[in-house]
Amino acid sequence: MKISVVGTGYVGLVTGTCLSEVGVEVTCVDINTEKIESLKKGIMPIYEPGLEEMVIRNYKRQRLNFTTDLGESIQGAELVFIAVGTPPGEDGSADLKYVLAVADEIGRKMTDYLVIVTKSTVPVGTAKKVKKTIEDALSARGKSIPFDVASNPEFLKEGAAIDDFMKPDRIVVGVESEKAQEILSRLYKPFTLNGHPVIFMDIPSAEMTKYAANAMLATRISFMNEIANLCELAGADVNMVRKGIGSDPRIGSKFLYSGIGYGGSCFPKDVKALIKTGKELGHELKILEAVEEVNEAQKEKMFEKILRHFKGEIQEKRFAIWGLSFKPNTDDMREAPSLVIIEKLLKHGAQVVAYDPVAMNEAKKHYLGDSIEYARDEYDALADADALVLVTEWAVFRAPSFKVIKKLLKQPVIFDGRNIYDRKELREMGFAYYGVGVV
Ligand SMILES: NC(=O)c1ccc[n+]([C@@H]2O[C@H](COP(=O)([O-])OP(=O)(O)OC[C@H]3O[C@@H](n4cnc5c(N)ncnc54)[C@H](O)[C@@H]3O)[C@@H](O)[C@H]2O)c1
Ligand SMILES: O=c1ccn([C@@H]2O[C@H](COP(=O)(O)OP(=O)(O)O[C@H]3O[C@H](CO)[C@@H](O)[C@H](O)[C@H]3O)[C@@H](O)[C@H]2O)c(=O)[nH]1
Repeated sequence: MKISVVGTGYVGLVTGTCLSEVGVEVTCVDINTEKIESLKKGIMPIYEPGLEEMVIRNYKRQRLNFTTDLGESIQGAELVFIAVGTPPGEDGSADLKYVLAVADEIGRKMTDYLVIVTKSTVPVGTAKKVKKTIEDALSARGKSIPFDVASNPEFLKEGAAIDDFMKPDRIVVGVESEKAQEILSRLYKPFTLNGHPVIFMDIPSAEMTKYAANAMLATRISFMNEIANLCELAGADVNMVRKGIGSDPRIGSKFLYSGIGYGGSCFPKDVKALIKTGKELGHELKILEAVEEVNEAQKEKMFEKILRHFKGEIQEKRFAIWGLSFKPNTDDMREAPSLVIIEKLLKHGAQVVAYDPVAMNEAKKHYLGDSIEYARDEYDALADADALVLVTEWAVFRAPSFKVIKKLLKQPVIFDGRNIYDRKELREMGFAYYGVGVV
């Protein structure tokens, strides 16, 4: 089977690579020439564990190709995925300009039947717009080539993308023709052999499923952050509460970790986009408005603890930040909570020195990137710092030598944004310790 994947970012590159791994002939397309040329040389545009080996292996086998020429990529293909970005517009709605530009190009270049599948996260009704855009482009050419549209939202998590794609819990596909369903069944058969289903449904339901999934997960996180804040006031320990409620199978133990607010390229933008869809349809999504509000406030909570500890006097104090990416195992800095903490520290005249195992290059591209120092390793960041602020729970930060930390810091103070340290042990060692949802 031959397919084309348009957009070679996190989703497009992982999708194309994993499909080529099971034997599909894949061409990945991007308008970014530099990205495509680098990929041909085996240089990855993103950090994603396991991706590089898989790309190189399948490129060598010629089952995975890279091009900037969309027209060439769809020659002889049965299916094309649209996997370009859908960033938030000014009003919070998903900006569809990249998706529709690709649809238009497909309409201008297709020569045979194709299933056009949106893999990007797009609001309900987008497949209809994609269909209309392709029809318009075909009619401008005076052509009538049959095609189907479908929706196949992606649920991979950054940092675990290969595993999530290769071993999906489920694959959601919205279709409106038997032919499209047959082609997508055939494409995904290798991923269903261990019992994980492809759930076929109508297209609007598939489009909505993606937003509902992310909104539900974001809601759990904001809910737990609220409970954590209450625990601090009530003298309870949110870690215990999490275990206590997570063992109820109706609740489940995943995505119940309180911290410094959710970030990344998906939850913040998708919650906003769903709120906007609600507004457009005359329905106020009150829960999601609260989810967002709680998240924004949560990103500032650790900074407030820092200010309180130093009695508001942080000017010229030096803070060591461990972790910059929005979560471990990725270099993605989009909506990273680290940026909020760093910005606040800098605004109050503090100095910041950061260490991240992977994301420092990405951080340097950010507008705050020049305003901070970067350390060689996690201990180097601590020299002469007044406190350690743990922001991203990378494995390398999980069991450090607290003796060394104590020696290096000017004052033994730890702000643990992810509750990964044992506060009792640290306090016994003489540290001032601040976590989330614990006193
Ligand atoms: N990042 C994730 O973890 C994730 C997971 C699930 C779903 N999604 C959704 O998938 C979509 C893509 O996200 P991403 O993080 O992969 O984005 P990304 O920004 O990493 O990649 C998008 C790519 O599309 C390319 N592109 C833009 N216009 C193009 C065009 N006309 N032709 C060819 N290429 C073009 C860009 O150059 C870029 O390389 C979004 O809708 C996102 O919400 C993302
Ligand atoms: O218990 C938890 C779990 C996560 N987070 C935070 O939530 C954010 C998102 O984490 P995660 O979901 O692991 O990463 P993403 O790569 O953004 O993946 C989400 O967004 C993707 C894009 O839509 C979806 O495909 C995935 O299913 C969905 O999990 C990060 O800031 C995490 O630190 C918490 O604070 N507490």
